[in-house]
Amino acid sequence: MEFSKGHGTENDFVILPDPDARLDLAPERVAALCDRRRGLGADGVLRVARGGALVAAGVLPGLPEGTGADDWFMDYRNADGSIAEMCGNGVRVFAHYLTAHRLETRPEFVVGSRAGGKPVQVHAAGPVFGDVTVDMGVVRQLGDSTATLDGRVYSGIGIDVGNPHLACVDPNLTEAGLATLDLTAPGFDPGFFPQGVNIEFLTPILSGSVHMRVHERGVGETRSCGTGTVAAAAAALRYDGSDEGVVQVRIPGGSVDVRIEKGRAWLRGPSVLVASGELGDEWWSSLG
Ligand SMILES: N[C@@H](CCC[C@H](N)C(=O)O)C(=O)O
Repeated sequence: MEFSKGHGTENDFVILPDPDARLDLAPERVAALCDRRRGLGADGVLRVARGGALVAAGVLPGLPEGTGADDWFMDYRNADGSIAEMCGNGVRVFAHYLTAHRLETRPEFVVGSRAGGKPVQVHAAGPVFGDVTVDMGVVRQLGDSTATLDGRVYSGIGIDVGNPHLACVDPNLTEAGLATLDLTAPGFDPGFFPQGVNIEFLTPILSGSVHMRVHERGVGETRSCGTGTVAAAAAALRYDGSDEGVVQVRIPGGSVDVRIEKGRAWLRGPSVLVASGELGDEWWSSLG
């Protein structure tokens, strides 16, 4: 069984080409694959399938808005095997993979996700290094909530970017202070976020940039989260009293650029295809 491994600002994924949606991605299989000791290790899995095939296989109840049966669909799974609606870094790596593997030849196309079709613009897609912009769509502010870390309460804004986020801008936080936080298990209000939430901690905007760390639902702390950088940019702009602008978001795994205009966001950043190979069939079967 073929796989590739890639990352977007060190948010890493196992990519499984499966155009006809034949693979059984049971949660325990995904969790084993993403385990950094028993498996290949990754923050998530990107199954590369046609939208229509996923519907026919019963993986999707129907085609999400803005996606076609023949579109390539990013069937995203978190490292714990759970399904998430959207993954911003995943879409960048997915589009790079499609282009580098000649499954797509157009510089602009739509990637299907459970949160709808995401138009992408591929600026570069070498065999290893890529650069992709994703039209992330509408950024919806859900209202104020809080996160807790080590007994300290952080004010944040709930933001829906297809998946749920709680972005906490702390005016007292510096890049150095951010690095000392323990993001193992931040607390949040389950009444506000009944489906769980991805939580971002960040500095206010300084010279067009913010520094951010993230705890992802279904994964734990990761070195980057694309939807999280969009939520962070929206929260940082709001903190500055503005609802539009361009923000460079610096995460432990690198940096990305987020543009917010008229309530929509665009995410641009690098993608790296690190390796490809074959999974042991016997190993994969032993997980089922
Ligand atoms: N890393 C992703 C987000 C993946 C999904 C998230 N963990 C969730 O459960 O919503 C990104 O780059 O956006």
